[in-house]
Amino acid sequence: MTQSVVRDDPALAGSHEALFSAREVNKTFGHGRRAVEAVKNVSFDLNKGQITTIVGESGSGKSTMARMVLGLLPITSGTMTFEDRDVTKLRGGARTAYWRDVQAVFQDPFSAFNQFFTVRRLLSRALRLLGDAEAGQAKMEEALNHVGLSGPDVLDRFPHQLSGGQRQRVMIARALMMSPTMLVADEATSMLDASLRVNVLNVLTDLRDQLGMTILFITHDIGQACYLADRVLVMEHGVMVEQGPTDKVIFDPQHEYTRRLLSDVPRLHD
Ligand SMILES: Nc1ncnc2c1ncn2[C@@H]1O[C@H](COP(=O)(O)OP(=O)(O)OP(=O)(O)O)[C@@H](O)[C@H]1O
Repeated sequence: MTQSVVRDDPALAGSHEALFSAREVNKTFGHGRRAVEAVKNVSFDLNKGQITTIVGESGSGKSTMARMVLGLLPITSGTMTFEDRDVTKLRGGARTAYWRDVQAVFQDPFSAFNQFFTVRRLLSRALRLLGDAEAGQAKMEEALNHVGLSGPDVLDRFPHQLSGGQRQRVMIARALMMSPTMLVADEATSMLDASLRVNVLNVLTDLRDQLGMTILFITHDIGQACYLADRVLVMEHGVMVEQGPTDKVIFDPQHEYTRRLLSDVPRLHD
């Protein structure tokens, strides 16, 4: 079995408060000989006001883990808590309440958008879901400001009048209107080119710094993980092989899989 390395300094343990905790979480798809163990005995914390990234290659179980954190996929075994409440098996109203606290931004800012909707219409629908249509324009503009899309004309644009990075920032603004405590971004930048990607990553660090947002960022790219994260969790074949503060993981990786991922990003060692 693959060794799991936890890099936290015991002297610092407890200096950050966990908002979300997963303990010994497993996910198996299918049964018998066709069973796929996508996530194996994974434990980690998401600390308040920090950006944590899960990094790993395709098929390592990152998205499965993200969907379980979001309550979109039942776990096979283990426990998950949010603000010390058990969120392992949420249903009905409790699940809806959880989805206000925990918002998601996914990979594809193109398909998430109805091409015939203006930004105003997209965001108004989100406000209606909140039962908060009254707050209207002011709330939409506030959310757009947070993602660096100011100016009233943005509200009247259609998707094709926005760049990919702008569309992704609109999706982040939409999530922000719910006033979440935590944001889960699953490969939210992987369809963007390099300059737009940095732009969206900077929006996420601003949300952490200005709003104290807790963010879980999922990526296959350890370069992005290092650029953004306070803590890095590395997954290989469903196992969390290494986790710890970003500096420790990138400058002194203990697991050979982490070293291999890092060797693909030569710039980091310059
Ligand atoms: N609904 C499902 N049914 C069966 N197997 C699944 C299902 N979803 C995921 N898997 C399997 O679980 C494993 C982990 O998949 P997952 O999508 O979580 O990986 P990932 O690291 O997010 O990869 P990628 O970056 O390619 O999305 C893979 O072997 C995948 O084939």
